[in-house]
Amino acid sequence: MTNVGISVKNYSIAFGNTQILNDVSLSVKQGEIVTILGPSGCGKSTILRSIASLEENYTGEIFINEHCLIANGKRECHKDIGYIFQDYALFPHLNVRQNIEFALYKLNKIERQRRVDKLLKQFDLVDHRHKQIHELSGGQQQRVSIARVLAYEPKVILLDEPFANLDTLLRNKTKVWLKKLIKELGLSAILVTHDQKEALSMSDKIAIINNKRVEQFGTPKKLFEEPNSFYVANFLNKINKLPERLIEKIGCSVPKDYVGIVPIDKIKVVADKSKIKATILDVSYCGDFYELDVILDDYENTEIIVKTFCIDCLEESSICYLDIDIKDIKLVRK
Ligand SMILES: Nc1ncnc2c1ncn2[C@@H]1O[C@H](COP(=O)(O)OP(=O)(O)OP(=O)(O)O)[C@@H](O)[C@H]1O
Repeated sequence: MTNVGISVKNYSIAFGNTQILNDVSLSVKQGEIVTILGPSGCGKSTILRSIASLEENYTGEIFINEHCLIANGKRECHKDIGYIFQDYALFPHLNVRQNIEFALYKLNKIERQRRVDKLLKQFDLVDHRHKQIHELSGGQQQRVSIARVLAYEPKVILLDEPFANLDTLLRNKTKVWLKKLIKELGLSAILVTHDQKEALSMSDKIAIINNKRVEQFGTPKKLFEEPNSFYVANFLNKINKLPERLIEKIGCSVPKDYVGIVPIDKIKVVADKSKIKATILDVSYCGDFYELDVILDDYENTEIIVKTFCIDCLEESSICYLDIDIKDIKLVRK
């Protein structure tokens, strides 16, 4: 297979007077899944649309392998790209088989049938092949939309919130299945989501967008364990910002423009009254654990959250004592 990757270099785009993204660069190697993660409206889909040549008014360059998507000053659509839309964008007047077959009109009939039969089988859609789209469940429609794109054997796929319309169970099952499929086919994939857990579990690398630019780009482990800013840490994990005086008491010094953070599950509720005193504001039952919303009485009433598995004697308005290990504190850019 040819070695297809995607590279976005110094990409910027504005709509009217509104700058959406500024100097964004990221790359995807063959067989890699890269996720673009960011809040609603930050420009994730706009990047995908630009790679698919559905958006033209950007500056910077987009390469599919060595091939720049600009020829003679004009953007062009690359044949190796498959785009899976958030709303599936299936043809309602065609049945399942016809939807999958749609883009294969250039092939002869035998090759067309061979590819569609293989996909129907692979995607568990054989029994549904004559159904109209409205007769399918959300999960089945999603499988048709992916099969339709894979029918023309793209080397790059762009997935815009592909799990958005699925319930939690189906979502988890589909994530595992799709990741395996992408790896088996050796595709280069860009996934767009605003779901942190999805990004962490699906991706080889993640690009976090903040304030019109890529705040950090790297492996999920790197971003989770070594966030380069408060924004990244807060986006990927449940954390608390600690008062500077408390961090210094624990034994760290906080450089200028930095802040000390600790994940909510790294704070321990202890019996030792010499530790950090806190008043409980609220106790939330979260299934197999509890979250305590507490106020640090001696630190300007800073409010933090503590994850605990046991709430013996812990109730609203009662006092508790907290311990934080110096090794669990990270210093990150504000
Ligand atoms: N054709 C357009 N004309 C004007 N503004 C646009 C156009 N397309 C997108 N925008 C604006 O650009 C911004 C980014 O949109 P985009 O759809 O890329 O965001 P997103 O991060 O994918 O959001 P979501 O997670 O909600 O899907 C939004 O403010 C949107 O309103």
